[in-house]
Amino acid sequence: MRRLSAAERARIRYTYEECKATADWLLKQTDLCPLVGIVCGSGMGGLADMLKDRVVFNYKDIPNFPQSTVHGHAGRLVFGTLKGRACVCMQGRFHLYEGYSIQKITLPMRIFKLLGVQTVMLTNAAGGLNQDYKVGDIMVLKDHLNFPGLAGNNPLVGPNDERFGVRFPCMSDAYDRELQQLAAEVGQELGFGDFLREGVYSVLGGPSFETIAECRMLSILGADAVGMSTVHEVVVARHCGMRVFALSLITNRAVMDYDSAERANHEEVLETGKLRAEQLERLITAMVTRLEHNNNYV
Ligand SMILES: O=P(O)(O)O[C@@H]1C[C@H](O)[C@@H](CO)O1
Ligand code: HPA
Repeated sequence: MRRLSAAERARIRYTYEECKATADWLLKQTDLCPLVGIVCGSGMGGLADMLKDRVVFNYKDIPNFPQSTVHGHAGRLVFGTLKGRACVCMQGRFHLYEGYSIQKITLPMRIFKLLGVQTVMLTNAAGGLNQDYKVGDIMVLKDHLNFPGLAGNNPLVGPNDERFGVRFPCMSDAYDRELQQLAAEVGQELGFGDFLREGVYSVLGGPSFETIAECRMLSILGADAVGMSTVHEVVVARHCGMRVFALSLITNRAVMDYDSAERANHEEVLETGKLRAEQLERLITAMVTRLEHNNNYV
């Protein structure tokens, strides 16, 4: 096991050269040049198992990579093919509440970019705020509310390296509209119309789940779902010019009512992930296959 020094653990950000060294280290050990990068949300790590011809790296062995500390996030980077298309999949992501800097939890997006990834597909588990949503619904993200970012904790804070992207990236087109459309088309074809939604994801720092007043506030502000990830990755992925598609699996209903006996808990989140695993796999696989057939999508 790679031992991290205290100084290495405390590192906030990595330079372009260090990111490049990590990407080159990975590329030296696989013949695959992935165009698609996938991130598995809580309890959705099974998505990585759909890849064929796999080359698997434990995060602890990858230079500069943080390590997963959350149950339901295995901590492996999996290269492989999906219907013949080379992909790389994070079987486990990093969250702010794990104590890493926001720059560190988003480092994998820069590694994706330097590996040659053009399209990032992010998944997460989220609480449903929209009263029409049911547990098990899949929400395609059309926008986000970035609460840590609004409070100054944005992964792009600090010196900007133009080799990654511009100082002031636009976020009004963060979620690729063609990919949202593709998800809707593929979802209809697969018969997922009844549980496929489109909405706004709000990110909070966690790890405590939200209070009732917080959920009511988020709903009033226009959020359809609440979670603790994804948005930081989206900001960094867009900064370095990758196309972004993201979806939330609604694993629980946010508690909005003082009379409710419901209590958010991580076990329910992981269980719902398992229940929808197969449909998620089919949706992502079909989308990736369609990317392959239409050059406009990559
Ligand atoms: O990685 P994601 O966003 O899927 O994980 C969610 C948010 C928390 O990490 C956890 C709460 O159960 O699931
Ligand atoms: N709140 C925040 N994050 C979550 C939730 C939730 O209700 N469910 C899954 N991740």
